[in-house]
Amino acid sequence: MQNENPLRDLEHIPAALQPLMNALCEVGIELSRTIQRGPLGGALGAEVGENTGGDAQKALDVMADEAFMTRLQTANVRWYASEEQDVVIELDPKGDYALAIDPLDGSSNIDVNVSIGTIFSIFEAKDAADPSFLRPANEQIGGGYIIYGPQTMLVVTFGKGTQEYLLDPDTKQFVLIEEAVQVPQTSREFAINASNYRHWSKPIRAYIDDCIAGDEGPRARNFNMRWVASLVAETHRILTRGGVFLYPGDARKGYEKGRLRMVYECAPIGFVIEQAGGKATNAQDPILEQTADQLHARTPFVFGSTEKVSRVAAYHDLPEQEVNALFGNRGLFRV
Ligand SMILES: O=P(O)(O)OC[C@H]1O[C@](O)(COP(=O)(O)O)[C@@H](O)[C@@H]1O
Ligand SMILES: [Mg+2]
Ligand SMILES: [Mg+2]
Repeated sequence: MQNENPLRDLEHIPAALQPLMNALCEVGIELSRTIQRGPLGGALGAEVGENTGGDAQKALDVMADEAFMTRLQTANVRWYASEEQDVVIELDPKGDYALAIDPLDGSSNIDVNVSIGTIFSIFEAKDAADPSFLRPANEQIGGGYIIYGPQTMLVVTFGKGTQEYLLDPDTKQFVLIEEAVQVPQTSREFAINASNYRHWSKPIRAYIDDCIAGDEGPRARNFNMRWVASLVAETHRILTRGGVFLYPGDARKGYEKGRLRMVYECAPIGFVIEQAGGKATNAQDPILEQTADQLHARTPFVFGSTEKVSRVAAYHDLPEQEVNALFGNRGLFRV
């Protein structure tokens, strides 16, 4: 039985967006249960097709997409843009909002019992489908994610700070637990898929080389590395503990702009992070100032504690001989 009020505490949710948020939470609660039951509910991680981005679609990707699309038909949403759909779908011609969604983020972790999530971005709807989404990310009026982990949580911003809600498994309601999440500014953690090292640009290699060099390098201190391969889980760790996440563009075919998608991954995560006092860029410039040129466009993405994200950008401004220098000889960033 579905709870009438999936969101118990509504004071931070703009009234006009409450039907939409309730709908997202309702589906999030159902998905959380499906994920908890895992193989008891079927082969959730089985490959069932391929999406426009060329990624394999897992059974749970498709189930999640269908569940959100169906429920959002009666939630004042005009345009629905999903990672799992080729084009924007019109749900309710009278709807006021445009919703972009990554219905299931971290698909490679479905079968391994590691945190996965749903990421969403909300704009005011325009009269046409694509222009409702292909606009500067700072025009978002809401953005956030649901993380399905040991706990299920909703983390969301409407431009007035970032709020965190915990799904109470007893009442099946999201309960406000933090009204102004802040990204810790001191941390010694970085997150990057290091198997791509040989494909990275020189500034990214130099930045990571200097982290790995630890107290023997120009940074003169040791760092730790994490890589969950679920963007929601990395975001949640950084909101809790600080640090920096990088998915840069690299030299692999199709990865010139990295892997992550602007409209339904980077824009909303960037909004959440900036509203929590952190910083989000495309490695150099603010992500919220960027505009996707197509629905499934990718972008390099770097976010986390402000000073760390700024430092990554600064490595892109280093003179050539500094970037090329072995870390031991890189003078500019020596502490
Ligand atoms: O496997 P890689 O290249 O490390 O990429 C991991 C990244 O891909 C993603 O899984 C992409 O999202 P989807 O699972 O929604 O396609 C991110 O969650 C994660 O940060
Ligand atoms: Mg994703
Ligand atoms: Mg996905």
